[in-house]
Amino acid sequence: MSALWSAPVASAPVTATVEVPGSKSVTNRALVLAALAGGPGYVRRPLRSRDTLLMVAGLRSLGVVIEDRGDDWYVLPGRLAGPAVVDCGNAGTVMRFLPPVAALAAGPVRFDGDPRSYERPLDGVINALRDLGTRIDDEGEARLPMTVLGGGGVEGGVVRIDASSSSQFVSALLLSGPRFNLGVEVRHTGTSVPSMTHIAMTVDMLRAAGARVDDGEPNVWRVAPGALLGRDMVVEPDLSNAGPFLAAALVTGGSVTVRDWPEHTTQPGDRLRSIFTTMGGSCTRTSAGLTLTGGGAVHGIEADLHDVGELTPVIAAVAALADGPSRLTGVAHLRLHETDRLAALVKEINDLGGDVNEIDDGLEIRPRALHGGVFHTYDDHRLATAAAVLGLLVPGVEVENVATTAKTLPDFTGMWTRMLSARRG
Ligand SMILES: O=C(O)C1=C[C@@H](OP(=O)(O)O)[C@@H](O)[C@H](O)C1
Ligand SMILES: C=C(OP(=O)(O)O)C(=O)O
Repeated sequence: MSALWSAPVASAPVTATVEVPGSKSVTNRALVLAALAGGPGYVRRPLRSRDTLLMVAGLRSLGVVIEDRGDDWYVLPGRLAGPAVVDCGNAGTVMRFLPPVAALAAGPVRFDGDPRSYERPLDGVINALRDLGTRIDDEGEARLPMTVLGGGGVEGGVVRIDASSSSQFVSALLLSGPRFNLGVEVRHTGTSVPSMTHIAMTVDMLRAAGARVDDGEPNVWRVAPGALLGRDMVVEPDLSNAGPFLAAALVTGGSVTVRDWPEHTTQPGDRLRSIFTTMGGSCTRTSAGLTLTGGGAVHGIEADLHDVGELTPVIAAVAALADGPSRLTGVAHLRLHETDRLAALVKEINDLGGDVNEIDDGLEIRPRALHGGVFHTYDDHRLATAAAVLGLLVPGVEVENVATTAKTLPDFTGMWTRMLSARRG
């Protein structure tokens, strides 16, 4: 078993100000858009974590120049070409966003990743690219590993996909769409698309890069062909990764300020303001950032998290510490994330004495006195950070492989420890 990290207990209400690094989702979109642009650009204050460094490496292998310039990345688009190999790790954004870029390249591009990446759905992207004329060798499996045999361009046009297992299928096709000869029209045909906030992020960022996008019709997105602008893209703090820090204030009755909380954002983490308010906290915005203050009591919640699924683990952790039951719905697709998040949360919280069960599309959580024990993380960064929240109130929580937080937040334990010592300082 990998090393255990003893999650620190909060012996007093947590009072701290934290600076959360950049958003994974914004950084990886900014990199793709910059790589496809007509001229050089900068990604300012990017997140540097496993998922974003995999994106950088993947784009470099396709011929894009990306240089470190102080805190920023300078991106010089080049002629996209194979042969190349892209390691996707377990990054949904890399395994979904880069195949359409590879389809634009001339030459074979091999995609591989962690064992879990073989189980994550990719059919929406593979089938769409095939329908648009790109050859893909996936041995009939519609998943990783696979080779995209790009012909140096994509004709584009109308494509029908079922994106009910991941919004990233839609985002992937839209991000490369301006470079397809006819642009792209993506029509979703299945049950509802999860994580719609992330599609809104894609649309906003495409428009900011000069693309013409029509998202006026439900479940249909049109991107016109045209050049993308090389420009400065400033990355917002990762509001989903702010979740555990805000949760620390909520469950300990303390007060945590997250610096530079954007006033307008498409990040799902912005929903934490209302969710954690319903659960007993209160939020204020000042020039210092967003402050969440715990109200002493933590309440259960009934919440449909379909649009903001990646917040589920941290909300489940808070719910397990609440004074009443919770029901989190709309998140069946979490079974196909970094791990089966529903099964993992049930097993690990219950192993600490909790009372959680799976329903068709989510979790029911009845708070119960918890005890210490090993909390397994299944290579899932958000399981690890959720465990840290539980550990604030439950002595003896030992988090297995906390290093998995490097997927999106490499210094998580350092930040957590500093947050806890700030209240004493
Ligand atoms: O596009 C993105 O940046 C993301 C979209 C969502 O994926 P799903 O639609 O697969 O849930 C989200 O859960 C993931 O963390 C990031
Ligand atoms: C689902 C997630 O990641 P990915 O981008 O790998 O899908 C996540 O970060 O919660």
